[in-house]
Amino acid sequence: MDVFKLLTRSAKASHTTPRQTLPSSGEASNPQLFGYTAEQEGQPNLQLGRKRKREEDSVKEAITIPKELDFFGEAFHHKNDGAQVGKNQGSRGANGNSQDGESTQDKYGAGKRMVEGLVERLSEDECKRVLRIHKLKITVLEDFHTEKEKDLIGKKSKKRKKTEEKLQGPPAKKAKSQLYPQPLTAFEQLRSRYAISKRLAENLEAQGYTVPTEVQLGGLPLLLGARDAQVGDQQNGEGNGYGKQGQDLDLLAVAPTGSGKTVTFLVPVLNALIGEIKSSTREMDGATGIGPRAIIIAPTKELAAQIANESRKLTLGTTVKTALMKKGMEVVDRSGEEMTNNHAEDERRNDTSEEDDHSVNELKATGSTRKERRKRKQAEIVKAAILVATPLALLNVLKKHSGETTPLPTVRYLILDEADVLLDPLFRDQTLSIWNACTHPSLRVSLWSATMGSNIEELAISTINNRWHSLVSSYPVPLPPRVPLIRLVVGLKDSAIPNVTHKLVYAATEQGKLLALRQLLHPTSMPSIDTTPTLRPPFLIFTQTIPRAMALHSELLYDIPPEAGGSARIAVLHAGLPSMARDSVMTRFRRGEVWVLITTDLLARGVDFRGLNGVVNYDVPNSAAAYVHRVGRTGRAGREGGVAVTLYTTEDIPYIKNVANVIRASEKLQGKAEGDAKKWLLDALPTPSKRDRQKLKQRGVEARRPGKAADAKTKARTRISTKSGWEKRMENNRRGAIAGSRMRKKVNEEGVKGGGSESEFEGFAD
Ligand SMILES: Nc1ncnc2c1ncn2[C@@H]1O[C@H](COP(=O)(O)OP(=O)(O)OP(=O)(O)O)[C@@H](O)[C@H]1O
Repeated sequence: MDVFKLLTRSAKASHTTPRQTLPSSGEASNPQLFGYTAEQEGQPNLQLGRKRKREEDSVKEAITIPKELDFFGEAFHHKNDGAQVGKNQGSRGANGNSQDGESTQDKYGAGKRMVEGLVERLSEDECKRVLRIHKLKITVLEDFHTEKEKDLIGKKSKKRKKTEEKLQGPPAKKAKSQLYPQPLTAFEQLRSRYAISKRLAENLEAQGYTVPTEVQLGGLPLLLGARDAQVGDQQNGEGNGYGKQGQDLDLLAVAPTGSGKTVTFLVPVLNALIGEIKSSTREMDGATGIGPRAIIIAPTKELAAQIANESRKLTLGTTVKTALMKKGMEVVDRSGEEMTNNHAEDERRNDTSEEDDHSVNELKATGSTRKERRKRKQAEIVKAAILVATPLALLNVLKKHSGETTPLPTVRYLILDEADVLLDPLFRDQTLSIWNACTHPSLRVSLWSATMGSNIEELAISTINNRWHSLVSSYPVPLPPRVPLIRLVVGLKDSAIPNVTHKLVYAATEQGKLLALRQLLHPTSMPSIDTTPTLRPPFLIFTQTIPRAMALHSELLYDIPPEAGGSARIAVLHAGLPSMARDSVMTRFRRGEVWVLITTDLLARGVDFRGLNGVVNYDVPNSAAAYVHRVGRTGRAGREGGVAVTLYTTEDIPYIKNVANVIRASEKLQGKAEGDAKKWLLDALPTPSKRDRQKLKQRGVEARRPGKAADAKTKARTRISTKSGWEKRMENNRRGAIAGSRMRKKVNEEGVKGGGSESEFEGFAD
């Protein structure tokens, strides 16, 4: 025993508190966010237990799935039903470190599953149980089969409907069917159960993926197809002849930030394309020529680049290529068009295509300028099977020639990442134009986000319907049967991840916010006194607008001492910067050269910085969803120790309750009785009206908007600066004096040169 430690009263002794675990400190042990420990299971008094009871009841009431929707095969229905469920449940923390396939499967009840050849299956009860403990809910959102049948039967007349209603009462609300696919409990099963490409499986392993996250646990089995490897061999090639394997459904997936949605949507598409290219089955109904097979749309350039990078990592060593949409690229083969439009030009190109050197000379000889040659070279057709793009970049290319959107007949998979923002008014028209341009009759669509309003679901359903009706009227041959739209939800919809500590700080004024931020940059509190985790670099700071991000950057530029790297450690990133500068900041931040990155909502969605320790909302986010996405930049893949600080002033009080509610919900998920969103605070804060919320979403906090709208007083109040009024006045005076002195000097010089003129003002006569 260290006597000195017992006796000493110095501050040093109090620093022996355990070190804070940080996202930047290393790899996460368990990427899963949900699941319960065996101990928790045995405590019926816990809220968890009550919830389970309710869920069990709802499972009992589960609706029998119509045969055509039972994609997961009959196998688990008739054998081993009612098998006793294993006791050792998957858990976050306690059991989380088990990484090898065998032990991961064991936690779902060893010996209770049936083995059919090489493919192991869980009984239906086990499936339900595993999905439930991981908070996965999979429902049939829309069964277009029945829609079609309804169309065939013909619509009942209004009068007949009314009389039927009178006799039988109003029709009961149709309950949604719930699905329980075989969960994927280890990445190894992708090979044993779904026979995915060996190379793809190796690349996944090389990325360190072993334990699937919740969205992967439910989403991959859904998208990789109903049939396992054995049954699949017999099924492939049969059926409608359009979709040969895998994704036989459209999907709407809502899963927490950082939960691995990218891998979930990439793996099934990559696997299908690898198989297709390998067997060189290039014939596609309605599709001619070359063009992308899959299109992934993301709202920002940064996110699109990240997805393309992830896709390239997973297809390493395969023939599937990924292209990131860039200026000057051509998506569809327009060689035919060009031949008619610019026959002479094409002729010249053909003449000179024999040998490179020769062709250059020929071009020179025929008077083709360097600019023309460069343009031709740039307008290369995307030959890659996968194209990742932002909506505007892609649509610009599609509309470049005629102003009309050129169809994309080769596209069979359309993925909308951050679908709620892509279908928000800002991007809606662009996204829908691209969606409708994908004319392949077996197009499979999937929409992904951590937040999704019911309006997005409705929009997805109506778009699928409208697209179908226009295809039916224009397609020369009968179309294949429609596939259902499935919804997969992980955890509580529209909530922040439970592994982040939230802090809601009232700073009263803009100056107060700057002071609070400086305290975060230079923490002075001792861990033993202040038990809340401190924010450590690297972290992100979000502001409402680009001018505010720039102002904050110049204010904080010299806050990091030179011995720690000085101003190079702090950077700003926003949409106003040129593309090259944006790329460079992203690279420096990822490399750890930049510690503090000030940005706007440009980086709020999708961007993955694995070791990010925290997020500061310098300006409050403009919606609850924006808060969820901003704070979701930390705590990725289940990493613990992330901190999210939100500073608010008097101007924000009318809107802050949205954020406080999200924080409260997240704290409840963490099991905290009362955290930073105290009950008294929630009770005291005003509830913003729907109109206020809409206005905030569109415009942000009005006082912080640039432009003439705000009066001088408001502008002064919301300016980002720590200078006092007196200091500013002194500075102004000094600036005025310098300008005056310069002016006088200039006037004197001109006077000397010109010798003065009569028209010049020479003062008032006495
Ligand atoms: N099974 C896994 N095991 C460990 N890490 C994983 C796993 N799946 C994904 N990851 C990692 O988790 C991080 C977050 O993944 P991803 O960017 O796909 O999240 P997301 O769900 O798309 O988040 P967001 O909603 O913010 O877009 C990535 O660094 C990814 O490599």
